[in-house]
Amino acid sequence: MTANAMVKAEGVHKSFGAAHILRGIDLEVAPGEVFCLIGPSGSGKSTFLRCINHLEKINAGRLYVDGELVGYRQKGDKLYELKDSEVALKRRDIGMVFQRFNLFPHMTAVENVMEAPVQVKRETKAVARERALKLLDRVGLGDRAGHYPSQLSGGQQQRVAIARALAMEPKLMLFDEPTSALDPELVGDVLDVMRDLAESGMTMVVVTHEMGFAREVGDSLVFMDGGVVVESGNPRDVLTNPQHDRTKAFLSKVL
Ligand SMILES: Nc1ncnc2c1ncn2[C@@H]1O[C@H](COP(=O)(O)OP(=O)(O)OP(=O)(O)O)[C@@H](O)[C@H]1O
Repeated sequence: MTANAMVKAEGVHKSFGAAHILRGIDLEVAPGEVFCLIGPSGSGKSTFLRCINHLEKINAGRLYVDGELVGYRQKGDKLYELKDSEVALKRRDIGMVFQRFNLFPHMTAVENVMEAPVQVKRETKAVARERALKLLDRVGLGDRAGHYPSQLSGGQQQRVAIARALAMEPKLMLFDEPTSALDPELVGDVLDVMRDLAESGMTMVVVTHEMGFAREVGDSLVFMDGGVVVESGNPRDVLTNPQHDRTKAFLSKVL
């Protein structure tokens, strides 16, 4: 393994009952990289993200985040499953942004962003609020801090969700189709925030249908189909000159 990989998957398998969804995923995400995952619906992209973030347990293979096995502690040759409290600690380092923003409806934007640092990290409200306001400013919502989710557009809510994930100061951000639930005119603002985050050096794994974003911002791109990595490489190369028939067939439908 590359010593400093932020995410490393070696032969990762995941099944739900008889449904074998991930069928041996091998990939590596370097620190500071924007790593895009594309592929048809049902190919296992979300499942893979959820495995990275401890929301699903893999059935076989090895998955590492920042050099540490996901879900297990290694002692000598033996592996011990992490306790829930240990998993919770690991998950603090990983921010996740979903297709649906799932903000707390009864809390304002700034309260949503402060919530985890206060509840999970036991920060004082004053410290958490100050950071939350800075983050809202960073995502272009400095003037919306006191608004409730119902008073914000979908794109604004998604930017609050990104600020909320950043409030825990993660070392890795996972994005699961963050713009696919948005009206087209709201997509650009969210992608701009993600571009800004990429430029700041954040390591990002992004499941996306936004091929323009993958091409312009992505450092690496993986095309997944049927639970395997079919093709990977520089996004510009894969998107303009795909080598595999399955990649070509997929891209002919989405580009
Ligand atoms: N908890 C679960 N139990 C059973 N099946 C599941 C579960 N989670 C996912 N699946 C199945 O795994 C397959 C892959 O789903 P996944 O959401 O990972 O695909 P995807 O590539 O992200 O697709 P999409 O682009 O539509 O989000 C689907 O057939 C889905 O029904």
